Amino acid sequence: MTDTIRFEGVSKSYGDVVALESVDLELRPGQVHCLVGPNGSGKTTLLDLLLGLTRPTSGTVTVPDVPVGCSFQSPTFYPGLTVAENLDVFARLSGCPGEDWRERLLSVFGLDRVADQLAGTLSGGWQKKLDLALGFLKRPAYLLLDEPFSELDDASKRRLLDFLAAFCTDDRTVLVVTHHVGRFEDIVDRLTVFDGGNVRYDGAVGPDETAHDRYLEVLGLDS
Ligand SMILES: Nc1ncnc2c1ncn2[C@@H]1O[C@H](COP(=O)(O)OP(=O)(O)OP(=O)(O)O)[C@@H](O)[C@H]1O
Repeated sequence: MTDTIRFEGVSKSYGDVVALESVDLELRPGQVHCLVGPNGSGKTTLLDLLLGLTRPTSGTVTVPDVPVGCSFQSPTFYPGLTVAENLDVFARLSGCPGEDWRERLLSVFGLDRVADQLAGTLSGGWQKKLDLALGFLKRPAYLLLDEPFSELDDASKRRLLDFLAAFCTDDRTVLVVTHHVGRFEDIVDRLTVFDGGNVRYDGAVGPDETAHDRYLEVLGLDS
């Protein structure tokens, strides 16, 4: 498949610290893919490599020429602009889809209620929602989300789950990096478990076992 993101034999070291070791992994179109693992297991390093923020020590990362969006732990926007102005500016900067999609994102994240408020004055949860909406703005083929639920209230989490599931039906992929895989149980298609810089498990999540149970089993935490 041409639109698959591939890590082939990828290792990454920072001095003496081996963050990733001979990682083979594919991110395929049309999936909600959860990436889990203990602290320091290499998840952020993988995201950095995917975005070209750092280079592998060895191996190859292949990212097709498709739009990639992201929303990470620290929200990124212009604090001195309103919510609506932020969406407008980011849309223009990336030559994004039209106004209908922007309106849809405002509505999905409930941001229409705070559209005229300066982004820097929003509460933490609203800042997170703005950052998520900006991640979706260019209708990316791949969307990378690091703990997308942090700061969100329960109703917002439910709406985001439904939106993610619908978003991925159109051959788009969402990679969710999380310590709380159980919260994505309803929508996850594929699970990858990292530990100590290695892929310990990578596979589809079937009907007989939850992603959370599989995660605990892989790490030997299920007894
Ligand atoms: N810039 C860096 N310089 C030195 N070591 C680094 C650097 N970035 C990451 N590391 C090390 O690489 C290893 C993997 O870190 P990484 O941040 O990828 O893990 P993680 O799975 O995202 O962890 P967490 O769940 O705590 O966010 C860790 O041992 C970390 O200390």
